[in-house]
Amino acid sequence: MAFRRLMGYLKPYQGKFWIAFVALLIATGTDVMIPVIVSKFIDNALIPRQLDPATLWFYGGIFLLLQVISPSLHYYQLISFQVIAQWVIRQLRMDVFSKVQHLGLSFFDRTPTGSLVSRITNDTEAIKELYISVLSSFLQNIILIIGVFIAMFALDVTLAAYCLILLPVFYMLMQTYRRLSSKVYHVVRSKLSQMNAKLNESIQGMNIIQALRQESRLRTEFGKLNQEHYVAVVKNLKIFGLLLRPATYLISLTTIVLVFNYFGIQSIAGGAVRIGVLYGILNLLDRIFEPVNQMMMRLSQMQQAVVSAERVFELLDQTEYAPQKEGDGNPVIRHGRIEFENVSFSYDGKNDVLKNISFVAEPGQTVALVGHTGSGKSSIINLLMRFYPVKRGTIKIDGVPLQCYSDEELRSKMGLVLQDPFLFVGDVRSNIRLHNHDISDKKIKEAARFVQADTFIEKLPQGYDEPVGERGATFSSGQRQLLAFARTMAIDPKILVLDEATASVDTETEEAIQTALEKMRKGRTTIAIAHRLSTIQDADLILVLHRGEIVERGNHQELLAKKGLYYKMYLLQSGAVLLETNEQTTARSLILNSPNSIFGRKL
Ligand SMILES: Nc1ncnc2c1ncn2[C@@H]1O[C@H](COP(=O)(O)OP(=O)(O)OP(=O)(O)O)[C@@H](O)[C@H]1O
Repeated sequence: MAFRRLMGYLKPYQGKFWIAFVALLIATGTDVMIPVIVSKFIDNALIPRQLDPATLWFYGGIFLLLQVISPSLHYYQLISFQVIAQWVIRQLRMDVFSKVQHLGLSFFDRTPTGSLVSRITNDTEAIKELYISVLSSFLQNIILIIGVFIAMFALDVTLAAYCLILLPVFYMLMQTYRRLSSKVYHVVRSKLSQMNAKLNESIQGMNIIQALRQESRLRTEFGKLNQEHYVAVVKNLKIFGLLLRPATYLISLTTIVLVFNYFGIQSIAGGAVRIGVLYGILNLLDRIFEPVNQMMMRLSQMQQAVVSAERVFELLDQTEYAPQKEGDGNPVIRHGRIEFENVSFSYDGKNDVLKNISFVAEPGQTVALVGHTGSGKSSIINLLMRFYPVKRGTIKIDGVPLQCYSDEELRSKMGLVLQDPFLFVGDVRSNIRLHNHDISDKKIKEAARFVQADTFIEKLPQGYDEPVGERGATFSSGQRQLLAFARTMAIDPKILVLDEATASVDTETEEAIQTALEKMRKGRTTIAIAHRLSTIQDADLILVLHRGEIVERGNHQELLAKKGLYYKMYLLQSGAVLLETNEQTTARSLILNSPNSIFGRKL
C-alpha cells in the first residue's frame, strides 16, 4: 500500500524515469553480452585456432565497444535514478511540512515534537533509500538476472533450464530475511523516533533540567532507549550476516559443482565439452550471485523505507486540521464586539474544561479573566483565537459566528500576546514585521515607539538589525514582551488578546510594559488573562473562573464588595505585596506554601 503510494510520487518524472530505464536495459544487455562474446570467441576462434586478423578485429572490436557502452550507460542510469529520488523526497518533505502547518493544535498536544521532526527528516531520508534501492538496485539487479538467464539459454538451453531452480531458492531466501527483519526494523525506527523526542525534550528544557538536577535521570532514560536501539540493530545485523553471504555462498558452490557434473556427464556420454560454453555459463552464474547479495543488502533498507513511508503517510493522512472558515460570506471585523454564548469545551472529548461560559465584551472594553491555575483562562483564549473548534455554544465577533471569518481576517484583526512570546530567528525588524510587506520600516519604528520598545532597541549594537537567535534566547523576558507588543501594534488589531506575563522583570521594564499595555488597550476590545490583580483594576468586566465556570463577574469594586473568591485572591495578593516589602524571602515561601495560594489548586 505504502509502496504503491510511493511509486505514485514518480508520476511527474515519468519521462526521465523511462529514459533512465531504457539506459539500464541497454547497459545490462551489454553486461551479459560480454561473457557470451568471450565464450563464442573461445569456441569459434580460439579452440579451432582461427585467429586471422578479421576474426580478432571482430571479437576484439565488439568486446571493446561493450566495455565502453556498459559503464557509460550505468553511470547515466545511476545518476538519473538518484536525481529522481531526490526530487521525489524534496516534494514529499514539502508535503509533510505543509501538512504539519495546517494541523490543529490538538494534534500537537498529542504528538511529541521530536517524533515529528524525525518524520520530516529521518523518515523521508529513509524513503529516499527506497527509491534508490528499488529504482536503481532492484530494477538493475532483476534485469541483470533476467539478462543472465537469456544469455545462458543462448549458450545451453538444458543447463539454463536446470538453473531456473535457483529463482525460487533466491525468492525463499529473501522472503525469510524479510519476515525476520521486518519486526526488528519496526523496533529500530520507533526507538530512533523516541530518542529524537527525548533529545528534543532535553534540549528545550535544559535550564529546568540543570536547575532541578534531572541530568542523570534523563541520561538514564536516553541510555535505555539507545541500548534498545543498539540491541535491535545488532539483532538485524545477525539475521543479515547469517542469511546473506553464507547462504548465497553455499548455493553458489552447490551450483558450480552441479554445473561441472553436468559437463562431466556430457563428456562421459561421449559429447565434446565446449570449453567456451563452460566458461560462459560459469561467468554468467557468477554474475547472478552478486545481484542477489546486493538485493538482500538493500532489502533491509527497503524494509526501513516502507516502515518510514507508513509513518510519513500516517502523518499526511491526518485530518485533524486547525479549524477553518465555514460558509461563503467574507465578513469583516469592524467594531470588535466579542460575545460568548454558553460555550462549553473539552480537549479530550470527556472532561469539560469550560462549562457554559457566557459574556460580552463591548467594542473598546477590557475583559479580564482571573482564576487559579487550571481554571480555564487560557482555554477561553484558545477558543477565541480559533485554535480549537467550538462545538458547544457560540462565539461571535460583531454578531457573526467565529467560524464564518477567514483566517486572514481573524489574524489581522486580533493581536495575541502570550506570556512567553516566541521570537523567530532573524533580526529585531523581521520579528516585528513578520514578513508582512504592508508594514513599512517607518511603521515598525512607530510601533516600537508606541510600546516604548524603541529605547532598548536603539541601545542594541545593531539596533533594528540586531540578530535574534532561536526563540530569542539572547533577549530578556521583558524585552521579548516588548518586542511582541511592537509586533502586535504593527498590525494595529481591533481586538487584543493578552496573556499577562508572570515572569518577573526589573521595575523599569515592568513600568514600560504596563504603560505599553495601557496604551495598547485604548480603543481596542481586550481580553486579558491577569495573574496580578493590581494590573486589571480598571477593567470593565472581570470574570472569575473556577474549574471551568464563571463563578463571579463584575468590576473591581463590585467584586470586592461581594467578598467572594476575587476578594480572597485580592487580599492574598495585596498581602503578598505587603509582606514582600518587609521580608521578601519568607513572604514568598509563605505564599507559595499557603493552602489558599493562587499558585496552588485550592483557594
Ligand atoms: N492542550 C490541552 N490538552 C488537554 N488538556 C488541556 C490542554 N490545555 C489545558 N488543558 C486542561 O484544561 C484545563 C484548563 O487549563 P487552562 O490552561 O485553560 O487553565 P488556565 O486557567 O489558563 O491555567 P494557567 O493560569 O495555569 O495558565 C486544565 O485542567 C488543563 O489541564
